[in-house]
Amino acid sequence: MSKKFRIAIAGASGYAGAELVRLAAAHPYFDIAAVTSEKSAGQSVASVFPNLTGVVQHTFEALAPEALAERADALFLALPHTKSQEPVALCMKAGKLVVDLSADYRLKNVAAYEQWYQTPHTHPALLHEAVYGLPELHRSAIAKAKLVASPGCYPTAAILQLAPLFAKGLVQLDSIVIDAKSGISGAGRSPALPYHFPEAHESLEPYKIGKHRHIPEIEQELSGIMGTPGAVTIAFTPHLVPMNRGILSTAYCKLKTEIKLPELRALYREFYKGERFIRLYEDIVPNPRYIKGSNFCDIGVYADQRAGWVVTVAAVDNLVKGAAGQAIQAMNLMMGLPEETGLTAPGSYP
Ligand SMILES: NC(=O)C1=CN([C@@H]2O[C@H](COP(=O)(O)OP(=O)(O)OC[C@H]3O[C@@H](n4cnc5c(N)ncnc54)[C@H](OP(=O)(O)O)[C@@H]3O)[C@@H](O)[C@H]2O)C=CC1
Ligand SMILES: CC(=O)N[C@@H](CCC(=O)OP(=O)(O)O)C(=O)O
Repeated sequence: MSKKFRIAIAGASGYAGAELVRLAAAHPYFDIAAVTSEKSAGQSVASVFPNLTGVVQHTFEALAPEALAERADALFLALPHTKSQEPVALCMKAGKLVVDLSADYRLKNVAAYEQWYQTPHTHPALLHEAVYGLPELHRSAIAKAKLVASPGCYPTAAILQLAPLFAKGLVQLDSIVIDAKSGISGAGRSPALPYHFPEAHESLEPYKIGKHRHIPEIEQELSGIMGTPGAVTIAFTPHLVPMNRGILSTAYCKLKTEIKLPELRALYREFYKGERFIRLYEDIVPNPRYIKGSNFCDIGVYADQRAGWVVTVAAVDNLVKGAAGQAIQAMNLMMGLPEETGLTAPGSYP
């Protein structure tokens, strides 16, 4: 039996952080050493998240990265974008394993980060140390990493649903359209007008068309799969849907040569052979209802043969495979644990 690792979760009062607490509490090799919140410092976790009553006894504390790092072997940071740069650097300096859930270390190109996030990067050298935390694509690098930048929720679905086609170089690069829908927890726990019940309920809102900050992340990874940085340009439209959690991503592309559907599906089966968290569908179409609360990414490959498009559909829970679950999957690898440790529960239904 492995030893237990002391873990700390910064930003544990947010949706991604609270999901980390929920999953970490049931992880056989994690001891939660500390959880942070600025606004709820001094309050018990259970008083903020009653679902965790009797599960964790911790009290939130304000984030002091160096002191936090002293008390933990490994840290998860679930802070807003741009707020993670410095805490990550301090935890790295303390020699700890770090999984950062923000976008601060995802983009390898510092100029791209500064352009899309409209803020300077104060630790650009660490961008090259950070491994993009998608285990299905970067497993061996994650296992050796000290710093993992956990992927965004939309990119998780989009990259995984397209990766097998890019790995074979099959896609016409001027034909990639990704149309994705997210539940509202994707926007975090801070209230704002678009997420107010009368605004979001019975609504379906496209936003940031062609301008979303996940565009460079998806393009970076799909280009990387091809081994040609900068090769891929996507058209990406996210939508806000009135669900608490879940992402459904539908991606369209044209292939350089016609490939029949059975052959395409065989290609996906081969690419994802043995992957614990990828489920491939044929007769059923992925739906966020099937993966709620689980670490699965469900993928289906279909073809609009009349019009000549390949259509792939992927579903993830934005807070699990899109955030906390994937972060734990990466941390398991970094700790030398079986990748699926603590993550095997199926979703709830309905
Ligand atoms: N929600 C999602 O579906 C996903 C989120 N992520 C990423 O995870 C991170 C967290 O997201 P999410 O949980 O949605 O966001 P929330 O807004 O729900 O939570 C943010 C957390 O960070 C804390 N925080 C805010 N500002 C600071 C600061 N300056 N210093 C220290 N702590 C701070 C908040 O504490 P408090 O307000 O209590 O003081 C809270 O605990 C983000 O980078 C996000 O992009 C990644 C994938 C999916
Ligand atoms: C619905 C919603 O607002 N979603 C967020 C993305 C969610 C997210 O998790 O962002 P990261 O994955 O980069 O951390 C958005 O569009 O900005």
